[in-house]
Amino acid sequence: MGELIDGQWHRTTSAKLTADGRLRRPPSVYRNWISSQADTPFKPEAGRYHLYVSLACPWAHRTLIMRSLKGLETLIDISIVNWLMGEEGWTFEPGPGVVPDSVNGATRLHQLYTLGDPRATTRVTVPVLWDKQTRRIVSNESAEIIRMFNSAFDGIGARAGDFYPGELRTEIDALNERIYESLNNGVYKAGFATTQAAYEEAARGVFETLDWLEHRLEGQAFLLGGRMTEADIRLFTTLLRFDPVYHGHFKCNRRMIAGYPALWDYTRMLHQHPLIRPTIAMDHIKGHYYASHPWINPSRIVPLGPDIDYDAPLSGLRASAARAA
Ligand SMILES: N[C@@H](CCC(=O)N[C@@H](CS)C(=O)NCC(=O)O)C(=O)O
Repeated sequence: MGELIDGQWHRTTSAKLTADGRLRRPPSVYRNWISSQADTPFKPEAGRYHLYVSLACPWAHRTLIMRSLKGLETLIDISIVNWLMGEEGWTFEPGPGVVPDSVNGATRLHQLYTLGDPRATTRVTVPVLWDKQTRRIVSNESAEIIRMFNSAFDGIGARAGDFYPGELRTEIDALNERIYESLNNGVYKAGFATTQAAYEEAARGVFETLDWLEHRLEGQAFLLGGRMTEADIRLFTTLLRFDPVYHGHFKCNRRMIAGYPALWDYTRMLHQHPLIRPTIAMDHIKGHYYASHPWINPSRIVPLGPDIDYDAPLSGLRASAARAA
């Protein structure tokens, strides 16, 4: 692992990730927006933008799911990093599922950051949305990339569908905030904690939120009722990784998702969705976490289990929601 300081790559240790035993996640640095408004240099155009992702990363996975749901494959192409994040950070070392950087020929993701900004001082994260025209990063914040994908390309051939509808925005924002703090990022806070107190605080928050979500999903197919929204996409990428990775590697092991009837049914429904399933690569997910954090798993051994049947049939409620989707 490492970071860019004034355009130079510096290797860093895991100690840089925490302060006072607690995970610190620095805010994303590149925060431009694609829109057709007159005052933005980033207009929606077919073939202009390129998305760099890791199939392992839950934040990058959000952007891949939105790209698929909105049918943006022909408008925005992608590169996929190797699942191992080592001393050079994310790389395009050949490996199963790796798609090299056809746009800039980078072999390391940090080269892309300095190409757009030669004096960059930042962590080098996925996802990255790149503009081929101005040759710089539009955004490296997944929450904002999915909002752009949801609507910015609607006038130039995106598939219909609104996952952030006006009338639900306040509720979606509130759900996102709670789920981000205590669950999406909460599992990382538990896994990267270096004191017992920081770990317990984060792990308790994870399971409080899972209990609350279980209750919410008992009588409705999706978080907001009968339709899929952005909040579901953001929750799903964490639930998918929970039993195979966070339960063991991040010590979030009070319960498994498979032990919560509604959450488990909901996770399978989204996994089985024909536009979401092709975005899932469990070999990248397990390989990345267990091998890229040697201070948590020094042997880098990837466990075989747990055996999980994501194709098991859905409940009546979610079977009909899936048919309607
Ligand atoms: N806020 C960012 C976070 C992205 C992020 O932290 N990605 C991780 C992979 S899961 C990463 O690239 N980490 C590399 C690093 O921190 O050095 C987003 O949601 O887009």
